[in-house]
Amino acid sequence: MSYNQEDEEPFGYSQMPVGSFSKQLGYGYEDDNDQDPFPGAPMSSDNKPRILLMGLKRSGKSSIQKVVFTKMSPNETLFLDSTPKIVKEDISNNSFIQFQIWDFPGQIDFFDHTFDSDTIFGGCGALIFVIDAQDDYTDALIRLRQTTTRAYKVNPHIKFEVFIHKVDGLSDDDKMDKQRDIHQRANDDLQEAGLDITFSFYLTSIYDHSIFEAFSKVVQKLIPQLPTLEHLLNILIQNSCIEKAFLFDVVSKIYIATDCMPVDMQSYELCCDMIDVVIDISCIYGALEDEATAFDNKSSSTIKLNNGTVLYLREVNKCLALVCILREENFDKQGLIDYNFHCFRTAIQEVFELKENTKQKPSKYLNDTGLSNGYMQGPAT
Ligand SMILES: Nc1nc2c(ncn2[C@@H]2O[C@H](COP(=O)(O)OP(=O)(O)OP(=O)(O)O)[C@@H](O)[C@H]2O)c(=O)[nH]1
Repeated sequence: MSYNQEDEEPFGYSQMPVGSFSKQLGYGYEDDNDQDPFPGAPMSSDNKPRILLMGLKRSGKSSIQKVVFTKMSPNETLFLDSTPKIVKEDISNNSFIQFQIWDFPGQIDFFDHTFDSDTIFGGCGALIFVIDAQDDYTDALIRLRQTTTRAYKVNPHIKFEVFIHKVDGLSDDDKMDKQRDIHQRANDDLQEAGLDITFSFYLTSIYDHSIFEAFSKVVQKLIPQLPTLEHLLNILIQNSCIEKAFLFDVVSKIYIATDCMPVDMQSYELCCDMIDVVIDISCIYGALEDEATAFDNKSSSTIKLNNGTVLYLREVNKCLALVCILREENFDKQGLIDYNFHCFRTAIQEVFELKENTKQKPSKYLNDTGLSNGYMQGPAT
């Protein structure tokens, strides 16, 4: 591991080397005919799933994009200028998660002749509509209806996601009331417009991890391999006495998959914080002069909490980390966990190689559905 002392962002988007990962796992640009980062997901013209951020002016669209993908601190967003035109951000050069985000100006006019619905909605995987929950949202709901009607006509496969945003200023009761009200009114509007759409609603704020969690769920829907990844995580936790496991994209701290146990916000926050700690410590103490990453195949960490819980992090590849939460007494069997982790890691690699190898025989880790066939070891009884 190393950290170039001249770099201001040791692990930021600008320096993160990911090219080798894509090639190794067949997840990116092997050759000109293979530019499909999420095989099967809806693609834009340049073959990357596109996520649109829409909503009224000052609802928080640019802040969300900056906080999640450029590590801007939430307080700095107070000084963001209004977005005058569509800003297209390419996430693909920086992380395992490869897509484009289009941040729209709040005052966009659908009836303007320059607004090309076919191009904008045609290659779109997900449309995130941001509603400012601290403001009157009547106009926002009207705009949501206009937007979805227009988008659905062009592309009925878009996933419609509604972020009820800026909930940091609201009490728990208020949050629930607003969510219920927005949910009800948005769905009534859909029925009235005769649209066969299902909205997913999220309560979000840039001042806590809720925005990362919501974005994780949006991104997961664009990963066709998700059921396989979840199945592998389930096998891993069942055979290793692990309580919860997340597969993280290390740069964005978006989790691309987790097991079937419910996600509680506190566990997710703990795992995010662990990634920060590992990267920070690596940057300070793991530096070698001729390398440029703070996260490599030796990256691993164990943190014991004073409530009898252990957090265990292992590198899966250049962009992904597995972070597990387990009881301290179950960590006695670390050899078993490490063995199972090794099987899991191999299976993950094979999931992403599968596209390349569809004509080849399935290997010992994967059966013909692409799922691990139980080579992981369970604890001795
Ligand atoms: N309290 C709170 N304020 C937020 C949150 N997210 C964004 N803001 C604030 O909302 C204001 C507007 O944010 P922007 O990101 O510029 O909004 P926008 O939707 O991109 O605005 P336009 O570009 O004009 O469409 C800023 O002052 C942000 O600091 C949040 O989660 N909570």
